[in-house]
Amino acid sequence: MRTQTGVSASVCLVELHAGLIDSQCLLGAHAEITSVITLCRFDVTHRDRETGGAEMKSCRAAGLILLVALLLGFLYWNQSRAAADVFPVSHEFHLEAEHLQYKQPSILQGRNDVVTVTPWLAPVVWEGSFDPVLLDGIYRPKNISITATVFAVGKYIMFLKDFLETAEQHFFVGFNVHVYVFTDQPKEVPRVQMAAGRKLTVRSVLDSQRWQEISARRMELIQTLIEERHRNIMDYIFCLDVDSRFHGRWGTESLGRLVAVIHPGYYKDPRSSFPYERRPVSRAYVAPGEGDFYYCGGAFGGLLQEVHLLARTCHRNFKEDARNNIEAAWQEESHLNRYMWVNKPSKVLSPEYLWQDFKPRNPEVHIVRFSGVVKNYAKIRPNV
Ligand SMILES: CC(=O)N[C@H]1[C@@H](OP(=O)(O)OP(=O)(O)OC[C@H]2O[C@@H](n3ccc(=O)[nH]c3=O)[C@H](O)[C@@H]2O)O[C@H](CO)[C@H](O)[C@@H]1O
Ligand SMILES: [Mn+2]
Repeated sequence: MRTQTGVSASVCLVELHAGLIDSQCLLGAHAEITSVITLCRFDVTHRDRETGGAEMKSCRAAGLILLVALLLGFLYWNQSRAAADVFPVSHEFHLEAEHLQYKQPSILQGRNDVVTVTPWLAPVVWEGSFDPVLLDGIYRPKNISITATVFAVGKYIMFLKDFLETAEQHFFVGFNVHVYVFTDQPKEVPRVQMAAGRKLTVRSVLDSQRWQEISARRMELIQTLIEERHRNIMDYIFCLDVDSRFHGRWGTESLGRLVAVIHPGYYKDPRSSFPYERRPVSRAYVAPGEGDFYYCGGAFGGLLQEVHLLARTCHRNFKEDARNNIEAAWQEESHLNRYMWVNKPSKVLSPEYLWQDFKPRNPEVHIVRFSGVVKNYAKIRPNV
């Protein structure tokens, strides 16, 4: 009986540490430990009668008290550690300066030509829907770091210079940024002057005969990258297409647990015409009448552990499809769309965050922050 009690108390603690249960369970664990103490006490008195030794009695009692004290000490230590994980100190809300000046917020005035919140109450970020001064003031004291991944394999290396140079001008300016470049030509990576707090790491990857594979393999490499890094709860990552340039601010307003970008080509269309994977046999399948938005494969992000889960899931599903001889219509973009349908993003970025240079700007798009360059697919891809 003692063993059962001990086990369920520690299972409870393990779950709490993993953030799976609430404080009720911890109270339960306390109650169970208390019953362990009671049982110990019972054992001491029971054995006393058998031996009759007063010395033995006090010795055993002291031993048991020590054991219980150790147990309680461990419980307390584990509890505070678990609590620290659930509510990390760095999550406390405080402004950079106590007297930060910014425009008074209003719930009556704002953008009225676009929707700025999803039906599951995630913000949709449009220019004019946020205050950059306020947001930077909130995030700067947290000392966050932002990782960006970009793949430049084969001829796509030609896009890297512009990507990196414009990122210096617009992507999380003034924050800690770590860009990971994955390429098959490390020597061709251009030297770009980076500001203090920003760095670049080059990783070698193999080229491939198929662009679909290069594109889809990104999920696996992103998964591995996150596994190798220290998983700090306050670290964010964005995974971006290289054939693009920054044109305007992309900063703290884009931060969230799980972040998706609405594709510029489909945001006015009915969901029935979204290019989701429509074959039920694929793990990327989205049924008719389902799906919220059509999201880009060229930009997504969020907290490290959330993006890790996303990349791992998309990679697994992609491999499972391959075993069944099927490749989703838009490779990892299809898997990403399936994932975001099931796991709603906590923040959605408007098409300002991934426009396409060949598209004229629509009136609701007040600023283009990041945009895909015009490219000749036949010339740059290894296959058609
Ligand atoms: C803007 C946007 O949402 N783009 C997505 C879209 O087409 P895209 O036409 O934008 O795909 P793409 O040709 O840019 O390929 C995606 C990315 O893979 C890398 N790459 C690709 C080929 C190659 O030979 N070398 C190389 O490095 C590179 O980082 C590139 O940016 O659909 C693709 C489906 O697979 C991806 O989901 C893209 O992210
Ligand atoms: Mn692209």
